[in-house]
Amino acid sequence: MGEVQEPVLEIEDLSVAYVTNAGLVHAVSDVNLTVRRGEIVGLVGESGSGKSTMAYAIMRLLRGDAVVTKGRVRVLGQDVYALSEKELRSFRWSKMSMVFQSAMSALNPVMTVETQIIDTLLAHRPDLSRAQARERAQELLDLVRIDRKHLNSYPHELSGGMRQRVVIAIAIALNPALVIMDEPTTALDVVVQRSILDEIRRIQAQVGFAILFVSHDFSLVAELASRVAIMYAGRIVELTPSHLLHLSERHHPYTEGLLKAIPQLTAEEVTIQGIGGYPPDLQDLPPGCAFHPRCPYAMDICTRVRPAQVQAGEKLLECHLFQGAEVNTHV
Ligand SMILES: Nc1ncnc2c1ncn2[C@@H]1O[C@H](COP(=O)(O)OP(=O)(O)OP(=O)(O)O)[C@@H](O)[C@H]1O
Repeated sequence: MGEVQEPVLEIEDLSVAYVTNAGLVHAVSDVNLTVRRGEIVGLVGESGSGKSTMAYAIMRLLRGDAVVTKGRVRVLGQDVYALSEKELRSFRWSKMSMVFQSAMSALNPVMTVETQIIDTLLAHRPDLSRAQARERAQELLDLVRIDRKHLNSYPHELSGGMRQRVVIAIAIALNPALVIMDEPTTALDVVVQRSILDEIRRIQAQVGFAILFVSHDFSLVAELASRVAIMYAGRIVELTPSHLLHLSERHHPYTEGLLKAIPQLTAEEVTIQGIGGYPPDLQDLPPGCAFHPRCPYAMDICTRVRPAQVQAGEKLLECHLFQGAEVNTHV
């Protein structure tokens, strides 16, 4: 690895809850995470673990019923929650942007590709002439490898994969330092999914923005990202370099469960071992470690005391099995 790059995203002690009639749903709890310039970090976890809530919280796009109860989000050193609404509008897309799961809902069905890209550019860069914006729109289509003739196409005239490429082109139009991708390939079939991933990797290497890549697909994230954050019940229970993500390494028992759940192809059969039990109720989290009711290694202390974050080699973990490893003070 080369020199350490400056952080583009710093999440400190972030907690987010949804306010419901039945009480608070603790969707994200005490999250710490740093993403550095040009880095790809994956965020994985089962459905409902809080991944999307975290992504929206970073973008300050949470809906009205969600509140940041604690912590801070900084992008390029700027506290995202300290910006005025006006400042936020120009900060989004120019410094940080997001690729959503559904390209169809991200694109305007009654506007051509060219108009959508140009409008995004001009909304943030009023200094650009229309001709300059058009030129940039062409460059962006070249970058995502879509024929320029599609500048005049409407979203419904494009395939799902092409639409997602257009969404990526719009997300990177203003050269943001950070792009959050929330399940960007989930709606696509496996072959198209693969080509979009290759495309993301290629463009990222060429342009150099950092990516926080959110997905429930563990093997896909491990392949794309250099580090992976594993989320369970709103907490990052493990943060590990992806090259260490295999069963011969010691992991958080939840990570171990996810690794065992990846289909293993042997000569005779495909074996999958799921994780028993269900994720906890986020309104009524179990005491101690939230994973203890499902954990095959649970000890008495796990039912009572929430584990502190510890550093074990290159990994950060929240698990009593690793207590005694060096206590982490810096993420
Ligand atoms: N508006 C809401 N009101 C109450 N609870 C909510 C609301 N939106 C989400 N939640 C809850 O917050 C938790 C985290 O949801 P979130 O969508 O962030 O998880 P996720 O890991 O992204 O899941 P998925 O992969 O299914 O999108 C879930 O338990 C969900 O039920």
